[in-house]
Amino acid sequence: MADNGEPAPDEQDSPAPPHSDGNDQWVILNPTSGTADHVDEVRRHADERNYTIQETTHEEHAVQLAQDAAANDVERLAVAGGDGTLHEVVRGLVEVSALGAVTLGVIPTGTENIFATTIGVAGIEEGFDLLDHGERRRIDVGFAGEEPFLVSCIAGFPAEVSVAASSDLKERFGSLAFVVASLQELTEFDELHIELTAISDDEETTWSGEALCVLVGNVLRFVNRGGQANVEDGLFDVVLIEQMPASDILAEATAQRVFGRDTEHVLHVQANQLEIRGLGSDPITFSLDGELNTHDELVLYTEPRSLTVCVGSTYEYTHPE
Ligand SMILES: Nc1ncnc2c1ncn2[C@@H]1O[C@H](COP(=O)(O)OP(=O)(O)OP(=O)(O)O)[C@@H](O)[C@H]1O
Repeated sequence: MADNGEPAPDEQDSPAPPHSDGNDQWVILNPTSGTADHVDEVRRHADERNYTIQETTHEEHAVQLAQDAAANDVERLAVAGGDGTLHEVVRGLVEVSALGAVTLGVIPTGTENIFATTIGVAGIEEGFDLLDHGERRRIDVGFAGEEPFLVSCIAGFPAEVSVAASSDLKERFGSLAFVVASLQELTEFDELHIELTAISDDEETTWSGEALCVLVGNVLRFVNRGGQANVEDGLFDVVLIEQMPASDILAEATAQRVFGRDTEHVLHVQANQLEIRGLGSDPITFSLDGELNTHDELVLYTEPRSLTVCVGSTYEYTHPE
């Protein structure tokens, strides 16, 4: 909550409209996300609260449904799915310049639900309750070129490696757990040959060389114990992990985890703009909230506090200046 205990200027008290006819509140429902056993429960809550239900029938359908919601002046937009569905909805809204037109509510029914978990939304009913009575916050949205992302942009690991390493690994190695996990999973791995420029208001950091990966967190912080980043400061949390022997990775992961200190091969900066340029012959694979793209170079920036979302009680922010 606010560090000075005062309500933020954009904090809205918005109880449910008493008799919504359902036209102004929709739920976009991905019936296939997660274990795919959530449809009845989501429909029940949506019917009780008079939401119009829009069920996806194929991949990328949520992009179109989000645009339909904007065209129909929907004010409350619930998204029942995981991070992929959410990513599609935000992409759809951006494509029709409607990011600022809706209040987004997350109904976590995906596999990992990293975004929902990070902003403190734990279950289906809670997601709907927060839309009715919860706190609204305007959060930063990340952009990689033209494409928005909420959680993270990761360069350097192939598709099969998930950001969400097993909880056991996370417990042991903290933020770098997924690097450790990745290296255990991969038989073949091409490091990144890149130049990176990170720009913040008062500083510019340039790095070039061989890296294992670059992790750019919007809601997520990768260093130390990880967890939620400040999503209202207009800054990315950027971690570049240099190429190093596997044994050093374990040592550095442990040092970061146990002592919470910076280590030799891990560059950690905050930036509101980032340029990543490949110096090798192959394009770089980027994962935006789990969606894969390739680019030779990419500029990342934030649009500060451009999306209103319903957050849970564990969501933390520092009061904007
Ligand atoms: N009706 C559908 N049939 C098949 N695929 C769909 C359908 N609706 C959406 N999808 C696709 O389902 C994919 C996975 O969705 P999503 O990421 O939300 O769930 P998840 O992978 O279980 O969760 P998480 O990303 O949180 O781990 C998305 O890429 C989306 O395009």
